[in-house]
Amino acid sequence: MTDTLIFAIPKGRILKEALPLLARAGIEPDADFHDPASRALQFGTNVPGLSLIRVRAFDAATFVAHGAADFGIVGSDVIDEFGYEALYAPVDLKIGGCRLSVAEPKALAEDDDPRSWSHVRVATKYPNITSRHFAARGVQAECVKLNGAMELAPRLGLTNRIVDLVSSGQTLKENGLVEVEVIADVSSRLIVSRPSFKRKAEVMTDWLARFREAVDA
Ligand SMILES: Nc1ncnc2c1ncn2[C@@H]1O[C@H](COP(=O)(O)OP(=O)(O)OP(=O)(O)O)[C@@H](O)[C@H]1O
Ligand SMILES: O=P(O)(O)OC[C@H]1O[C@H](OP(=O)(O)OP(=O)(O)O)[C@H](O)[C@@H]1O
Repeated sequence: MTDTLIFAIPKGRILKEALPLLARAGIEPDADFHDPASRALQFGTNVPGLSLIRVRAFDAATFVAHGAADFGIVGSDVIDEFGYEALYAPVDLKIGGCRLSVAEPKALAEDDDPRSWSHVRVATKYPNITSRHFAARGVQAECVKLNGAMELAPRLGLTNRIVDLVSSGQTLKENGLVEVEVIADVSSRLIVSRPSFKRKAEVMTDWLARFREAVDA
């Protein structure tokens, strides 16, 4: 019997880079996946028994961690923020490269040293990573959770500082902010549900090999 498999793919900015990688691994979504008018959330593929779900980045990790999807793609930022034990992230896909950084207004940064902080208040989508990062050097982090547009927080007086993803630096620049500390380098990973991997070891081992080859191709 063929194992049925569900692959979770984030619908945001990773998607564009992930599709060529999926194609190199041998997975092509059905045409409705590319139809902007379609409201479907689960899609067939050219691989019998393999379907794709298109979900928000954080939710891709949740579906896989709970075994509702067998495997998928997410950023290492999301993996680190959740810290799900049931998630196994065996392949660095070398896409979605960026970094998670602390940033603050340019004027504040002119006379500031992050090493001197004992307390910091930040707006972020990553309260767990942020708290862990600062706690490791004895700094208490007060995190205000936002889901996007973190860069607005200093200007509007919500927090002086932010912890957010940076790649080109354009978003920080356009909002008068500068990076003062890098917390982590980020790239997208293939994630696998440990329970699924145990149940479907043969077919999933084969997929891991295909993804490793697709990364190197
Ligand atoms: N500027 C960036 N450059 C490269 N990769 C990024 C960048 N921003 C985010 N990423 C990666 O893409 C992932 C998804 O980010 P994206 O911005 O598409 O999601 P989002 O829109 O914030 O999430 P959601 O769909 O939940 O609203 C992040 O978890 C990160 O790994
Ligand atoms: O350094 P840059 O190249 O400017 O990229 C950084 C921006 O990219 C991400 O946001 P995204 O565009 O994904 O939107 P979001 O606010 O929905 O997270 C991140 O949250 C920054 O805002």
